[in-house]
Amino acid sequence: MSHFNTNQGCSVLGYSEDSPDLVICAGSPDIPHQSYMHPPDIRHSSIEVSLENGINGSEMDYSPKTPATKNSFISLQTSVLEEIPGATHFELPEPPSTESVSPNHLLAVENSVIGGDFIENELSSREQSDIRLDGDSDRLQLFYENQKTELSEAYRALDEMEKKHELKNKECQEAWRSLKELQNELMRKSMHVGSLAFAIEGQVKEKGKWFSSMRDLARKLKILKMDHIKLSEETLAYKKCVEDMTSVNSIIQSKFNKHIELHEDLKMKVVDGAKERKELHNKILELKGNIRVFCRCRPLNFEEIGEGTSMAIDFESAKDGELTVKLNGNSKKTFKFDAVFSPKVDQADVFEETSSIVASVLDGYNVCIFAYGQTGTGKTYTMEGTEGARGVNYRTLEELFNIIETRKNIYSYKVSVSVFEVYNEQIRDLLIESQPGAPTKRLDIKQSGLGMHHVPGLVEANVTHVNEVWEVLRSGSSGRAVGSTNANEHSSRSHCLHCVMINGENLLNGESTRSKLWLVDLAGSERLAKSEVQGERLRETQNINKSLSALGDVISALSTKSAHIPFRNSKLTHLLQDSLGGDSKTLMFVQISPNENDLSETICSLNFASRVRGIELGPAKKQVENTELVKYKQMVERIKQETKTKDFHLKKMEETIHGLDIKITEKDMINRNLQEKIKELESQLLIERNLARRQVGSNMAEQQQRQISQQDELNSTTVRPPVSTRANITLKTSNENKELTRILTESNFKLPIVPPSGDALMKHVPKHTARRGSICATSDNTGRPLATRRISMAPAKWPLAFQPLTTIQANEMEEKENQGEKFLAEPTHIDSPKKLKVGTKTLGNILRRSLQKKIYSRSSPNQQNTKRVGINVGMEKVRISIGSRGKTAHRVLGSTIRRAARDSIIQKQSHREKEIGWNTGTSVRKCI
Ligand SMILES: Nc1ncnc2c1ncn2[C@@H]1O[C@H](COP(=O)(O)OP(=O)(O)OP(=O)(O)O)[C@@H](O)[C@H]1O
Repeated sequence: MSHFNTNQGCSVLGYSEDSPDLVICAGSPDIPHQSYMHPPDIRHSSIEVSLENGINGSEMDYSPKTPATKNSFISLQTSVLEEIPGATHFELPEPPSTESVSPNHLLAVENSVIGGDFIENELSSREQSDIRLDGDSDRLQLFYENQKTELSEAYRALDEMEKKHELKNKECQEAWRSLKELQNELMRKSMHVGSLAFAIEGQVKEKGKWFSSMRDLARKLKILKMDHIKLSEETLAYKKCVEDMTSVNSIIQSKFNKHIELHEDLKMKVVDGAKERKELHNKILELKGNIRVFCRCRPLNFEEIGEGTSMAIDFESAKDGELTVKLNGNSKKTFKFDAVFSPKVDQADVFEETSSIVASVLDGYNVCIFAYGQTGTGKTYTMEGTEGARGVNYRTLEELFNIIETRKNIYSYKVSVSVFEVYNEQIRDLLIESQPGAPTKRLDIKQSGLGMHHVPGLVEANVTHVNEVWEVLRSGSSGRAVGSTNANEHSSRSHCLHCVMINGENLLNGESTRSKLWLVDLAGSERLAKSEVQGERLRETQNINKSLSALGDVISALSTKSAHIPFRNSKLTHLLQDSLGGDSKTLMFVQISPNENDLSETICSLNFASRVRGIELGPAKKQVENTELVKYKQMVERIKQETKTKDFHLKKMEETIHGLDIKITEKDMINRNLQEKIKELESQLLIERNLARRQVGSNMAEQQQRQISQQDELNSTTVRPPVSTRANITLKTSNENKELTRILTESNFKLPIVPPSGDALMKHVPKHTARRGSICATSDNTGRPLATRRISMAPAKWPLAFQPLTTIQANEMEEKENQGEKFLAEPTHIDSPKKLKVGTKTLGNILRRSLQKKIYSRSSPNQQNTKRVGINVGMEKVRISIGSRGKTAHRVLGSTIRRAARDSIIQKQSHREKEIGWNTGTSVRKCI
């Protein structure tokens, strides 16, 4: 502590060596009740002012003496004494006055000048010398004059010292004012730095949001790209699939068409072939004769053989269908038939000649096979046969099913069998009669609308297999009326008829047929006289002969081509009307006996057979149903329907293909749009990055400009505008921020909340208030939540700049600043986020501490708000957000920090230069 002292009082001016704060003297602009225009009289007062508790000077310490001040006083006294050259001690004479100076007064003055024990010692020694040199008044007078002169000189020196003191005081006041201004300026700058930090943090946050949104967009973009790729692959696969399907469809369609054509061709061929076969077969049959007669002779039975009965039939010429009957004597009568079967011919050989007519039944012709002959000649044997030698009935049906089986792919047949007999001109259903206890029904012959004759109520057994045929035939035969005659022990007393109804359908052309096969075992003809029957048996014989006579009449009528055919003369002919007419095929077995005793009956039978064979039935007529036309029409309708269905399916397929094409086109459009969006987002991302860089750069440039302008202002001591104006300007700046944000939002960038760039904002802010205008959007504008107030934001290093301006402290500060410069220069080389965190953290700590110390002293609402916002600017947050940033963000922030550090260093250097200048001046003055 430096002191300055006079004998009238004590005035202290200096700096505390113990406290880091500045200790100012009275006259500081912040000290109340003092004015630098009227400095205090340092000769009459001693005031020590300390700024240990602040720089406002409101807590000045007026205590006159502290250990520090005492030491300072001694050092100052010593320095004052040293400043008076050649004086180990000096006495201040009483200031010149008009009154005479008494020795005591002089002594008092001397005491007041010199003071203390030294003066007292001087006075005592002087009194001793006065006693010794009493009387030497001249010397005393001279000494007095000299002392007076010295006193006047001392007064002059004191005046000069006072003047110097005033000058010094003024300089100190100037320095204090400058220091105060610098402090204020530093505080403002700190606040501004806080605002800038807040702005940077806001921008970093915004950037962080943008980066996160960009990351999300990039992620979405990746997902969309993957979806796009998948969709493209699916589309390609789908296209390929559609193409394959189309090609397969076309191939199938062409093959299908080919097959249809082939099928139609084959059908036509089959139909033509079948038709041709039918025609040929029919022609063969026609050539053979539509009514054919086979003659079969039974063998002699054991009784006849035993009696030695001779054969009346010569079978020598039987090979050519001729039959020679030995008449009485040597005369012979030859009969010509279609086939003659000797007694040696078995059932199979007989049927072999018969089977050709079976196919005609399935071709739709009515066929009638009947056996005619004398009783006991083997009619039943030929037609029904036995278990071991089945007759024509079974074999015909067997053959029928065999042919059906071979034609099953072309034709569909339904076979039903009715078995009935005409007994005494009564129709008896043998399938019902065979059932025990079954009621006898009276059946009659009816003619349908189509001219067909049928027996309503007759049981028709549907037969699907040949195995069922035998059962049906046997059950029918079991119910037949059988009696014993002279000729036959088991003579059939009725005409047994098997009516086989066949409904055929051509699967290729839909042609359907309904034909009948009559298998008739006629009752045996015999002469009444020979049979010697009576009663019921006679009546049976009469009915049998009557019906056979009617058959003969019909045959005669047919042979003579009579206009009237007496079919209705008997039940038998009536039933066989459809099969004995000109449009049917008939096969007659004429059964004869070889016994010469039966020669007359044999001749009768052969004559009858010959007449039958002579009948020309004409071409047979195919029994095509009249409903055929309707069926054809139905077939045509069905084909049309099928064609329509196919057309519908084709149309549906075409629509499906068209829909698929549309979907593919839509997917292509979506993919194209996605690609465009991706490009747009990428361009936006680029623009955003550039914009963010530009914003940070412009903010830093603006900060530099503001610092330069502040320097200029310091030099020119610009008068700051009132607080209310600054608040308005802040408000205006905030509004301009909004406007700028709105403009940016409406621009193509589509940035939702983007703080305006420093250039754009500062352009609208007056230069002298630019440093007060916050470029950050306020919390109300951005909707950003306010962070909690930090407890401590005291700067650790920067207040060193405000320490006493001694050379040593300045050096220390320089060292620290150099350290800080080194430390702050590091971020310029920061490449990694970790290093960046360290640099950013240091800068943030500096800013926070500076703000805490300087901002708390002010508490205007706007400033509080700003301070709060500034406090919310946590560089740690910035660091955290930076830490999660990408590499580009690091670089941007690193450059920002480098610029900030550089600016801070420049500012500190300017401060240091100024302070060094003051310290130099002070030290020089101290030396003086
Ligand atoms: N070709 C033949 N071979 C062997 N036996 C036969 C032959 N023809 C007929 N017979 C036998 O002659 C006998 C009489 O035959 P069948 O009953 O068939 O005559 P029929 O003409 O039907 O008589 P009816 O008119 O009285 O019924 C039977 O015992 C039968 O076995």
